[in-house]
Amino acid sequence: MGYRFKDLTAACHDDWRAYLEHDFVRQLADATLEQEAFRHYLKQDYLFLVHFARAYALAAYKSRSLADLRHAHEGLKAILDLELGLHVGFCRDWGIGEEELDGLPEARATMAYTRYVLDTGHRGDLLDLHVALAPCLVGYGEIADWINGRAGTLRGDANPYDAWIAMYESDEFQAARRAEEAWLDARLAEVTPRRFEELATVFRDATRLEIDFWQMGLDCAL
Ligand SMILES: Cc1ncc(CO)c(N)n1
Repeated sequence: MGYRFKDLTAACHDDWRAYLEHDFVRQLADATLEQEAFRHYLKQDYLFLVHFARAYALAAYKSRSLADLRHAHEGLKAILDLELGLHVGFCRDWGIGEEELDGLPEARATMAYTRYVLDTGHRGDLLDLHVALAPCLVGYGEIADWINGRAGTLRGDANPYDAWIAMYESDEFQAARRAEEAWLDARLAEVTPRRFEELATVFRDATRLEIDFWQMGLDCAL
């Protein structure tokens, strides 16, 4: 007992690294990613973020204490005000207008991941739901760190994807990531080994669906 967030990533170490260090991320960091792949990813990520915001709203609904309600509200605000706001702006910069966003077809990888998170939240309790959400918020924060720590990464005008990296390394996003990790650390400290195994399965499945999401971007798949 006495688990922490880090124990979830350690329990699916290979999948976690495959997610953080996916070819999509490497190519984005090196500025070798095809622009079509990035555009496809941006469109699907818009759909993803809408469902992700709904999942935080579900976390608010499932909260039993004021502290949990506030935490869910902070997560929802990070998605709605910070990420989605910037995202719509990125899409515009990449030639994808708001009407196009409204009528997008949803890729199977987007459906699989978002509906998995929502189903896990409906079926389980608040901790299941936050564990299913953790690869998103914590993962993208860690991806920004990984990108900045490697030798081949190009930043600034040399990289057309620089603004994307800047969003995930920003103080606001990193603060939301740390709040999520701290919340999970506090909850995981109290779970039994058997419950931890269940949660580790949810975390690994969500991580595998994140890997598929990157791959969908690279393949421009629907
Ligand atoms: C697929 C995916 N996972 C995580 C994030 C970060 O919130 C995102 N924008 N998209």
